Amino acid sequence: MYAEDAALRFCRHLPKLELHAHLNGSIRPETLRSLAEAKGMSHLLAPLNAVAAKGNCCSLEECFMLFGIIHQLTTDFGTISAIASQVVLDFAEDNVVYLELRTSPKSREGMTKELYVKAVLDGIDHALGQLQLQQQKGSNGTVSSTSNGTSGFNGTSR
Ligand SMILES: CNc1ncnc2c1ncn2[C@@H]1O[C@H](COP(=O)(O)O)[C@@H](O)[C@H]1O
Repeated sequence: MYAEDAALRFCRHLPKLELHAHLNGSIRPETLRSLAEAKGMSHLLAPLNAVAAKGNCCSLEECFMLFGIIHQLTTDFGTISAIASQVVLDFAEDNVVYLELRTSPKSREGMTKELYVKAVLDGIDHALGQLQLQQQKGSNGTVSSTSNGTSGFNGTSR
């Protein structure tokens, strides 16, 4: 157990390049559950919980079944923007220093493909702003004079 924890900490701390992360495949399970509750779609909780309970052992079919649910939950600008922000922050937390986040723009009622892209960019901007603030604040809360403010991912670590 201890060795596993140490290995996990070591892997988390390693600087990483993520070359192909799907936005919709990177959403936290608890975020999906919160969205289902907030949107009054509690019938989606059972399948979400069933897959989450299996951890990393669910089948490919079960994993891909989730995307149908995810697409029902990610239909508005605010949700897509918040998810994009959270995903970027989660990768930064894992010390991903370079991230290629991909997603297919989807048009739905009240959401054009252009708005979808804007929502994703809005979320990424928000996350980069947060990371920049974290960088500027030292561990004691002081502002660092060395930050150039452009690479929000550099230097993020646990
Ligand atoms: C390890 N993660 C993954 N592996 C394989 N396929 C994935 C995936 N995450 C998502 N998809 C597939 O790509 C479609 C578009 O999602 P994005 O708009 O790009 O986020 C999803 O509907 C799913 O079919």
